[in-house]
Parts: sequence; C-alpha cells; structure tokens
Amino acid sequence: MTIPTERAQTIAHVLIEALPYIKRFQGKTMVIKYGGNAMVDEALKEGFARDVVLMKLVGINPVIVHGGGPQIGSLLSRLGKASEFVQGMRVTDSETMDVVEMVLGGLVNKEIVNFINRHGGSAVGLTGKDGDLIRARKLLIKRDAPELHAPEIIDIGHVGEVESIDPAIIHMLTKSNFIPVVAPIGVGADGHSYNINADLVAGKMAEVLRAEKLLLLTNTAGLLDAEGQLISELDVGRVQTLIEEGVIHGGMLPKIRCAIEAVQSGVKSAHIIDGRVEHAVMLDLFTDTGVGTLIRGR
Ligand SMILES: Nc1ncnc2c1ncn2[C@@H]1O[C@H](COP(=O)(O)OP(=O)(O)O)[C@@H](O)[C@H]1O
Ligand SMILES: CC(=O)N[C@@H](CCC(=O)OP(=O)(O)O)C(=O)O
Repeated sequence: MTIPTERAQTIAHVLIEALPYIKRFQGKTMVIKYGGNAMVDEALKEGFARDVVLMKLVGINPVIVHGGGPQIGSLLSRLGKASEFVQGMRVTDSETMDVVEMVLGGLVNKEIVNFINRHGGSAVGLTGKDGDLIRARKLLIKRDAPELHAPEIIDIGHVGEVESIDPAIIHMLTKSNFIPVVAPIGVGADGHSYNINADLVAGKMAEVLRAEKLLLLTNTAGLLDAEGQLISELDVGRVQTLIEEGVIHGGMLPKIRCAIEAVQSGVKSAHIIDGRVEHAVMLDLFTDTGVGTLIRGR
C-alpha cells in the first residue's frame, strides 16, 4: 500500500508535533481506568486498544484498570436480580459477588485483553488475586444526616476497599513489555473475594506505581457543574460544597475522591475524560491541558 504524498506529509507533521510529548512521557507509567460506561461501542473499544498499543510502542507504560458496572448489571438483571447502589457502591451479597467475579475477571477482562492483542499489543489480564496484587478489607459506608445523632454505618456486603497493592507482578509484566489489564477484585486476609469500585483500585494503583498520570475514562465530558458545564480544572477546595449541593453524586463520587487522593499522594495529575470520544486517551496525552477535567498535583 502506498500513501499519496500529501497524506504522507500530514502524517509526518502530526508525528513531529507529537514528539515533545512522546519525549516527556517516555518511560513513565500511566494508569488508565477504563469505565464500564465507556466500553459500550465496538469502534470505541478498538480506538481505545489502538491508543494503548501506541502508548506502549512509544515507550510509555500503560496499566489498565477496568470497570464493568453496566455489564454486571445486565447479567444480574438476566438472572432476575436488581442492582442497588449506596454512595456509588454496588450492594454485593454472596450471589452478586459470584456474578461480579465472573463478569469482571472473565468476560470483561478477557475482552479488553483480546482487543489489545488483536491490535498489536501483548496484554495480560489479572484480578487482584493474581500475584497477590490487591489485598482488600471490607468497606463500611458512613451515612450522616441531620436526623441522626451519630453517623450510621451501612454494611453493603462483599464490597472492599484497597488495603494494599503489591506491584511486583505489574513491574514484572511491564519490564517484559506486556500491558497489564487489572480487574478490580481484591482478596481479604480471610481469603474471600471483595468487589472493589474500579476507580478506587485505579487511584491506589497510580499511587503505588508513582504514575505520571491517572486517566479516568467515563461517559460524561468530565466533571460537570450545576449548570451542566464542564469544569476543565478542578479546584479541590470546591469539592466538598459540590458534594453537599448534590452536584457530584453517584458514580462520580468515588471517581473524584480517588483522583484527589491520588494527586495528593504524588501522582502528577488526574484527568476525568470522555471515553465516548474516539481516541480520548491520545487527545489527552497530546495536548497541554488535556481534555475533560484536570486535577493537578502539587
Ligand atoms: N457532577 C457530575 N458530573 C458528571 N457526571 C456526574 C456528576 N455527578 C454524578 N455524575 C454521574 O456519574 C456518572 C459516571 O460514573 P459511573 O456511572 O460510575 O461511570 P463509569 O462506569 O465510567 O465509572 C455519570 O454518567 C453521571 O451520571
Ligand atoms: C463496589 C462496586 O460498586 N464495584 C463495581 C465494580 C465495577 C466498576 O467499578 O465498574 P464501573 O467503573 O464501570 O462503574 C460494581 O460492582 O459495579
């Protein structure tokens, strides 16, 4: 196949323009949270896989942490079970935990691995159980309300938070040029599986790996204000008010909390970006301020 000269010139220009960014990020780790809501369309999945492969080829180390909330919900509903969420976290009884493990560790994880491999990368899928990657403890949710004398503790079943991450297996894979793809399932000291919100895993993974960037792909343009306008750079001081006013709610709550924690723990920047836009990852890498909402580190 030959490319017409004009087209070849455009490609050459684009590559030259990308050079400073490639130089800046070479050898750096980027943790990408690929949300269940951003992985609904085949063309987008292909675009995502290509972006990740390109990143790897230019010397960046992408580590993928994926969600799969809608995919879990759809299997649960086929089994006649409704999904219930408290503060953005799925209420997870034993039966639901089995479904979570099958969908995240099986279907979704292997689909992403397959997409990346078909586009020229070498991806390896893991859950937090592999290589003892993610140790979890039970997550207890606090609910405070004016009518309560003291905050109420809500038990939502087999839902975990990250206790620790042992990155040995991730280092081993990235050194050998593999792209790790991690499903957010942790294992407790008791050997039980825990369902962990994927944003929380991605945030902690970015911290432990001292990542340059944490990219959180989702199904909105980024964080939106009360008028539905994109907040292109988040002033962390505004977050509590935005939560109290109900502007940040549902699935956006864990996303914002983990992004802030990550940048406060050494990750250079976190970006909430629109996974519905083709090549969202590339767009974010090759622009100075990125797309979506930027949360800058210190
Ligand atoms: N202020 C906000 N800005 C944008 N999205 C918000 C906001 N508050 C709540 N949301 C909700 O959070 C959702 C994203 O979280 P979630 O559904 O968990 O996505 P993902 O599967 O990508 O992690 C959005 O689709 C939106 O419904
Ligand atoms: C505890 C909890 O809520 N776990 C999530 C794990 C998947 C996830 O986080 O998926 P998204 O990123 O697509 O929302 C769940 O069961 O839906």
